Amino acid sequence: MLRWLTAGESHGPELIAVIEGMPAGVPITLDAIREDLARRKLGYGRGSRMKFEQDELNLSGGVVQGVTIGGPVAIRIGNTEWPKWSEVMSAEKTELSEKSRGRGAALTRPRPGHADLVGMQKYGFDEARPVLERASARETAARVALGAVARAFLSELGIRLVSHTVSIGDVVAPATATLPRPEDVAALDADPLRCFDRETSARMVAEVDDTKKSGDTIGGIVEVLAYGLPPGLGSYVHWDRRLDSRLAGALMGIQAIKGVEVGDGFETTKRRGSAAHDELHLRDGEIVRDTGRAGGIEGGMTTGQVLRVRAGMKPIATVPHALPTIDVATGEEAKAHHQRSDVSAVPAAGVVAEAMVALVLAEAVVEKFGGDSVAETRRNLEGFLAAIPEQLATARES
Ligand SMILES: Cc1cc2nc3c(=O)[nH]c(=O)nc-3n(C[C@H](O)[C@H](O)[C@H](O)COP(=O)(O)O)c2cc1C
Ligand SMILES: C=C(O[C@@H]1CC(C(=O)O)=C[C@@H](OP(=O)(O)O)[C@H]1O)C(=O)O
Repeated sequence: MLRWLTAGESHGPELIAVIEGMPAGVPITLDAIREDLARRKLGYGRGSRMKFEQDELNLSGGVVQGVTIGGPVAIRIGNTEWPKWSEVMSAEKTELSEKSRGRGAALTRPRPGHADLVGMQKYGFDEARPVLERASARETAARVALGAVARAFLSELGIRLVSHTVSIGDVVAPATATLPRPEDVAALDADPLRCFDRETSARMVAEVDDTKKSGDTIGGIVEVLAYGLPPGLGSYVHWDRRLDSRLAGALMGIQAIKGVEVGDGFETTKRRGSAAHDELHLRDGEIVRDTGRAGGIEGGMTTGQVLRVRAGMKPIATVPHALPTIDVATGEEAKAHHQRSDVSAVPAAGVVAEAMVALVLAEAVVEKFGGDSVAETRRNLEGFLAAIPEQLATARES
C-alpha cells in the first residue's frame, strides 16, 4: 500500500509532504526533486510570485545516502515569502504590528470560482484568508515533490512519464501521429507553454498576451503519457480498483481541473464501434494493437501500450478585471478581491498532472507486484511478464 499526505498553507512557513510504503533502494536526489519543482514554476502566463519565491527543499526522513530505506519519505518545502507573513500566519495568537496590518486585512469579497465563499460557509469563517491559504494551488509544489519520488521508483522499473500542453483556450495543438516521448521532455520544458508543436506554441503565447491585456485569465488542456507500463495494472473487478477511475479521481483532485479524458475520451463517443477500438492483430507471433484510441487502458487495466490521459483546467478564478461579488462584511454588491494572479497556469498544471499520474501508477505497481525493496518489485514484475503464456503475450510499449 502506498499512501501520501500534504500539509501547509500558501503563505505559511512551509509545505510538508509524506509518502509511506515506498520500497527500499529507490535512488532519490534532492536535485531530481528540485528539477521537478522548477518545472512546475515554468510556463508563460504565470504570475509574479513564481519569480520571487524559491522552493526551499529538505528531505527529513526515509532517504539515506541517496536511496530510500523503506520508511516514510518526509519532504519539507520552505516558503521563502514566510518572513513577510510570519505575523499574519503565525500559529500562535499574535498581535499584528503596523507593517502586517495591510497584509492581514480581512478578505470579505469572495472570488467567484475560488473556494472563498463556500469555504467560509463550511468552516465558519467571516473572511476568506483561512480558506484560500489551503485552497491555493501552492500545495501542488508538495504534490510535485511526492511525484518526483514516485517517478524515481517507476523509472527503476522502466516506466517513464511525459506531460505536455494540448490547448490554451481555443488554441489547440493539431492531432499528430507522433506523441512526445521521454527524450522530448527537455525540449517541452524549454517551450514557453510546454507545447510539442512550435507553431501552436507561438499562437498560445499570443493568446495569453491577449488575455492578459484584457485583464482576463485563461484555461486549457494538458496530456500525460506513460511509457513502459506492463499490462494488468488496475482491475475490472470493482469500481474503485479500476485504474481509469483512480487516474480520473487523482487528476480531478488538482485545483481547477474540471474534466478528465482517458485516451480519445469524448471523441470516441462520436465514432461507430468499428472505428472506436484498438483492433488486435498478430505480428511476428505477438499480439499487437496498431492504434491507441483507448489510451492504454481496457477494462480498467493497463494494456502495456502508452497510457494517455488528459485534464482540462478552467481559467484562473482571480480575474484581474475583478468579477462581481458581495462584500460579506457590508452585505453590498462589490468587486472580488484581487492583488495578483497567474493569467494561465496550464503548463504548471501539466507538471502537477504528471506527478498525480506517477503517484497513482506507483501505487498500482506496489499493489500488483509488492516488494519491500525495488529489487524485489522488479523481480516480481519480471516474473509476472515471463509467466504470461506465449499465445497471450503483447509488447510493452516503451
Ligand atoms: C498550478 C496552479 C496555479 C494556480 N494559480 C492560481 C492563481 O494564481 N490564482 C487563482 O485564483 N487560482 C489559481 N489556481 C486555481 C485555484 O487553485 C482554483 O481555481 C481553486 O482551487 C478553485 O478551483 P476548484 O473549484 O477547481 O477547486 C491555480 C491552480 C493550479 C493547478
Ligand atoms: C504560489 C503558487 O501558486 C499560487 C496559487 C494560487 C491559487 O489561488 O491557487 C494563487 C497565487 O498565489 P498568490 O495569491 O499568493 O499570488 C499563485 O501564485 C505556486 O504555485 O507556488
